[in-house]
Amino acid sequence: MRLDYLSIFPAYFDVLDISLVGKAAINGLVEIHAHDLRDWTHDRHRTVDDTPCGGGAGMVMKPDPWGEAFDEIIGTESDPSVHVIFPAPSGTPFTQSAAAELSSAQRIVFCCGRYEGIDHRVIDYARSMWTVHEVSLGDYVLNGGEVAALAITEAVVRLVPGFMGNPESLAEESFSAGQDGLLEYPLFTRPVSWRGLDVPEVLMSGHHGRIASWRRDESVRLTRERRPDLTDSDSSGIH
Ligand SMILES: N#Cc1ccccc1Cn1ccc2ccc(-c3cc(N)[nH]n3)cc21
Repeated sequence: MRLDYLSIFPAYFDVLDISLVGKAAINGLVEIHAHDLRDWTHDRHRTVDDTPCGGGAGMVMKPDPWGEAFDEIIGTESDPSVHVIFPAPSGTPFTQSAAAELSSAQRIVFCCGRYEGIDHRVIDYARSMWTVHEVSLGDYVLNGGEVAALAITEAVVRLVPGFMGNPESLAEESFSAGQDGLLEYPLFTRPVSWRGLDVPEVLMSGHHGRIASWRRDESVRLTRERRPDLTDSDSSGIH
């Protein structure tokens, strides 16, 4: 899997060299390439923004540098196997199933906007050439797309076959298909008693049936408390 990042702050992605994603890069599972969008400007000030047509606050990212960067980084041929991701507050909420789908992609290009966003023609052009995803991390506004790109990268790469030492652990996580759309149950380890707080006795009983039942009950309780929106979905084990 090749991952490209287009941003006016490419140093944001240096962190990928020290994280587990960096390990995947060393193992050859992923290739990481960060690019400075200003490298595709031609004026002295390396300008990437301009005032919004129709007026309004803030600045909008000009289309020209994006188009030239696309030509060089992706090419000028249409290829639906290339996934181009535009993080945006107006995007579709990013989910674990979206991460799972992207984990089989061979090429992902993250377009990290700044200011008030990117000229919409850039997204329209990308849609005419590649598979585009406009995604939101959640109902809050970041200053740009870089943090979202890092979060999406981690969610996707950890699902790439061969990345996780113990792939079975993925099946028990919140939001994974194996959890019936339920939140993960509380976890405990040694010591059994810590600052007057004890591990639930059932977990020390060695009775696998009771443990499984306790864990499911806890998942159902937590999901009902914290994510009632998940309890109505068809995938959840509770209705
Ligand atoms: N767009 C926009 C915008 C609109 C108003 C105010 C500030 C911004 C900043 N911004 C510029 C690029 C960009 C990319 C992604 C997010 C983003 C994603 C999630 N889930 N929250 N925020 C924000 C981004």
